[in-house]
Amino acid sequence: MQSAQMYDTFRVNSPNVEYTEEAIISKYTYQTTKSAFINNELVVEPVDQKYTFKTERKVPRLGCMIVGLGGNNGTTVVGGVIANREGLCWKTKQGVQSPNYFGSVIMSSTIKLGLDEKGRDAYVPLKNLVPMVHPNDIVFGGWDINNADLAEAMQRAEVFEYDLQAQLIPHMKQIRPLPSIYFPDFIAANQKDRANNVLTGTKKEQMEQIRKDIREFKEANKLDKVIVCWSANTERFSSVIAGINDTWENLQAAIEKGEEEISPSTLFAVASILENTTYINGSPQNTFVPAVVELAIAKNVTIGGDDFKTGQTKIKSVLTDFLVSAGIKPVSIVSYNHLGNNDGKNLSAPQQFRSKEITKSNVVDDMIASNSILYKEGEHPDHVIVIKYVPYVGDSKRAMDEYTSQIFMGGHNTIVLHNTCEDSLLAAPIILDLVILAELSARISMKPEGSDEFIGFHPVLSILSYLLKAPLVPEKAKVVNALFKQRAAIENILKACLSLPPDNNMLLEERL
Ligand SMILES: NC(=O)c1ccc[n+]([C@@H]2O[C@H](COP(=O)([O-])OP(=O)(O)OC[C@H]3O[C@@H](n4cnc5c(N)ncnc54)[C@H](O)[C@@H]3O)[C@@H](O)[C@H]2O)c1
Ligand SMILES: O=P([O-])([O-])O[C@@H]1[C@@H](O)[C@H](O)[C@@H](O)[C@H](O)[C@@H]1O
Repeated sequence: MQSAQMYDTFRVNSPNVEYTEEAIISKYTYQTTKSAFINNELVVEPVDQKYTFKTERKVPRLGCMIVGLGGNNGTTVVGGVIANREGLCWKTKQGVQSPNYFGSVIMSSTIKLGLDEKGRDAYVPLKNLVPMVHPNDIVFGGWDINNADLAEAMQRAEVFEYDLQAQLIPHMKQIRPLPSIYFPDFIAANQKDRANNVLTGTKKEQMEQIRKDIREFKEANKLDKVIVCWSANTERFSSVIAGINDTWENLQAAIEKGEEEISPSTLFAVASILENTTYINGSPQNTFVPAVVELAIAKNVTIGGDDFKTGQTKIKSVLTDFLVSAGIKPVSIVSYNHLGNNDGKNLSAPQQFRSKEITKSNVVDDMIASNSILYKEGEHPDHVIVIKYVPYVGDSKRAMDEYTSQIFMGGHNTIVLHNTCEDSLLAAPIILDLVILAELSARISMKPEGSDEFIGFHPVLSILSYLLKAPLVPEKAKVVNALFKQRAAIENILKACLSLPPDNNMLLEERL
């Protein structure tokens, strides 16, 4: 018998769910466990908390402004969406290829909603769980310090096949990036030649120009909402300096004075937040200095970051979780990668590499901390990150990883991986997922039992963690890096919007 069946549409039949014209209202019991160490033992109690979830059904007309629009990621996202929207198919030596959204967890993954009447697992596309923006409907624009139109930029990127590029050129050549903020000290010196499309004026004036660009883009395209996403070059970390970027009051004054230590990305984030526009940081740098987080919270504007989780790190957040949760002790993780695109060129400079090293290094911390049978307090596996620039391989990133673990009775297990993947083809669907999920999150609110007020997610949107190497979380919240826990969070929150329980995988109906 067929074991699984996919269904495109579904309806939840429950007294706890109400579909009104405007919203899906669901009553949901959030079940958790609370524990306390009392009289020398851990006392554990199950806790039930009742919530009402409200998901607004009207999907807005959405725009996405990419900082670094003319880069490999920028052109790949825009070209990929146009190819999907226009149904462009292209010839390869293996035959005709049609466009898709593979690699997007929203567009191309499924969720199990129990068993159907024939006992088969019933799956639905994740994108159909609640109303979401379709990527084909997103309007793209943005900035780049290089003035190439997107047709030229796409050809420079060498990501898409020749025949697809040829078909995309008429569409892409109409899009030209807006001039951007360029402070040479923040990205590698080897990027200088690209900078022919830059704003001038004081820091304040440049930030105000970005605000104006957002407003004009929204108006010109008749958009309900805009999301800004940084996919420009990796910057060096900014120093967090008392009196400059530690509080919003200080940062505001520092922008007026044009203080050195304010990065382009921080100005973009501030401009977006002041325009009530969600801002996502796809690169590793610390754009979100304390002052920016304070501003986002004060204005209740969503921010998300840091650094798209695409290849090697994504695998690391699966493999380490598997090893540690299997009772196996990783003692050395050595991750090497080389690539030859402009991202790799920028990362060949030590300060920009250092930003990447930081986001790539912290990704196993929570898994190590979860198991003190394996690790003593403060103990950590050796963890080394190397990135090298090899121009010839272009966008085709090569990653080599060696995981050495201690197993039963002092034995060792060494796993070696070699991974070849086109960097920007991995990143583009993640950018779409970030934008779609951030937009959806703004339409979901919750009301705890006994309260009259619906509240939304915290402006520091940690549900995006699945898509990011170093997830930004609200102060005092814990960072979760393990990929399947991050995915389960998305799945279960969306199910809660429909009053459906998390999949507990107990399968009692099949085991008894
Ligand atoms: N591709 C991936 O798998 C991946 C994964 C994680 C993070 N990232 C990050 O995404 C970013 C983009 O990657 P990419 O491969 O597209 O790089 P890229 O170098 O091809 O593109 C970056 C673009 O940003 C532009 N730029 C630089 N500074 C700018 C500024 N201040 N304002 C506007 N534009 C600016 C450059 O001219 C360039 O066109 C990098 O920081 C990279 O580290 C990529
Ligand atoms: O996602 P991942 O493969 O671990 O990490 C990648 C890095 O290893 C690569 O060097 C860099 O250029 C990419 O932007 C990306 O950050």
